[in-house]
Amino acid sequence: MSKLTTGFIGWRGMVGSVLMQRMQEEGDFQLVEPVFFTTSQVGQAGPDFGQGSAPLKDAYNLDDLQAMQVIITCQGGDYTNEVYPKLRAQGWQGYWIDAASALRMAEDSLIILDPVNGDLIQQGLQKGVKTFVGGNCTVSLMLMGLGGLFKQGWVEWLSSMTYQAASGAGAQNMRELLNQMGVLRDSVADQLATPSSAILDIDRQVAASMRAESFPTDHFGAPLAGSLIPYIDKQLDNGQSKEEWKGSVETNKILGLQAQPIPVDGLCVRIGAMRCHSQAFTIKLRQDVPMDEIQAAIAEHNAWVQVVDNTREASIAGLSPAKVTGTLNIPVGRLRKMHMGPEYLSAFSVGDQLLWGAAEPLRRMLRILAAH
Ligand SMILES: NC(=O)C1=CN([C@@H]2O[C@H](COP(=O)(O)OP(=O)(O)OC[C@H]3O[C@@H](n4cnc5c(N)ncnc54)[C@H](OP(=O)(O)O)[C@@H]3O)[C@@H](O)[C@H]2O)C=CC1
Ligand SMILES: N[C@@H](CC(=O)OP(=O)(O)O)C(=O)O
Repeated sequence: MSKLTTGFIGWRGMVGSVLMQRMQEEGDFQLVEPVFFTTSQVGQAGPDFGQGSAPLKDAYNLDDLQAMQVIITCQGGDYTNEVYPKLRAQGWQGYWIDAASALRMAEDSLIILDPVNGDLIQQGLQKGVKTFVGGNCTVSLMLMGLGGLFKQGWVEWLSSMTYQAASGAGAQNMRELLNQMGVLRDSVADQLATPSSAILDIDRQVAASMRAESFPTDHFGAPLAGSLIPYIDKQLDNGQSKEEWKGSVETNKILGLQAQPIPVDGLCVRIGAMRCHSQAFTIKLRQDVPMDEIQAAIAEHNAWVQVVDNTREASIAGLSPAKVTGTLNIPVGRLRKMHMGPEYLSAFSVGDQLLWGAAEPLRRMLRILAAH
C-alpha cells in the first residue's frame, strides 16, 4: 500500500498538537508521507515524527499544496476560507480534512464522526466526496454518548444544556481562566490563611476583584473563574447563539437526517473547566423504552461510551471533567425517566473536547482514506 502524501497545516496549535500526539500514539505516521506547512515560520525546521525533519513549507503556496494527496488543517476557518476555494478552483482533486467549521455545512462536504456515521463516510467516498470536516465539539461528544439512542430511532427530540470548557475558546483562554483563578485566590490570601476570618468578607472581596477593571478578561471579555458566560459564539437573528444552531444542523447532517431533521436545541454555556465539555440532556423518546434497553443501546454503540450508574457515588466519581480530561472515554450517566412521563429521559455526559471533540475524528479519517 503506497503512503498518502499528506500536508499538515496548524499542527503546532492546540488542536494540531493533540492531533500530532494521537497520531504518534496510534502509529498513524507510518501510513503517510508527511509534509509540514506553516503560515508564519517558512523555512524553519519542521517537526520529526520518526521520518526526519524537513524545512517548513508555506501554507499559502498553492503549488506546494497542489502536490498533496491529502491536506489536514487545524489552522482555523480564516485559513480555510482563504486557501480552499483557490486550491479547488485550480483543479486540486485531493482529500481535504478540516477541524474548522467553515466547510461543515457545504453541500459537497461530509461531517466526520466515523463511530456514528462510518456508513455515510464510506458511501461518500464511493460517490467521490473529497471534503471531510470534523464536527462541532459539543455535537460530536453528544453523538458519541447518545449515538445508540439515535441508531435505534428512539429520539423524537433532544434538548442539551452545555457546560463548555475554556479550551473551546482557545489556548489563550485556558491561560486566562487560570490567571483569573489566581487573581481571585491572591485577593483573599491573608483571610484564607486566617481560619477565623469571616466568609462574607472573603466573598465581598472576591466579588470586588472579579468586577475590577484590572481583572484579566482580554480573551473572554468577562469573568469566568467564580462565574460563567451564558453565550458561546456569534449571536444569530433567531435568538440562538451560533453554537446552539450548530447543535441542530450538524447533528442532523452527521446522522444523514437533513430531509427529516430531529429537533435539537438548548443553551450553550461556558464554565471554568479546562478541556472537557459536559452536557445535560432532556430527551423525548418516541415510545416508553425500558431503562435496561436504553442502557444497553447506549453502552453497545461504540467502544468509548460508558454507562455510569445513576447513584450519587458513581456519578460524582465517574462523570466529571476532572475524571475524563485527557482520555477518550465518554461516560453517560444520570439516566432516569423524568416526572414529565415515561418517554422523557434525562442524561448527563462528559467528554474531552480536544480529543473526540476535535482531533480524533480527523486522524481516524486519515486511516479510513489510507484503507480506501
Ligand atoms: N479550540 C478548539 O477547541 C477547537 C478548534 N477547532 C478549530 O481549530 C482551529 C485552531 O484552533 P486552536 O488549535 O485552538 O488554535 P491555536 O491558536 O492554538 O493555533 C492556531 C495556529 O496559530 C499559530 N501559532 C502562532 N503562535 C503559536 C504558538 N506560540 N504556539 C502554537 N501555535 C502558534 C500556528 O500556526 P503557524 O504554525 O502557521 O504559525 C497554529 O497552527 C480553530 O480556529 C477552529 O477552527 C475545532 C474544534 C475545536
Ligand atoms: N465553539 C466551541 C469550540 C469550537 O471550535 O467549535 P467549532 O469547531 O464549531 O468552531 C467552543 O467554544 O467550545
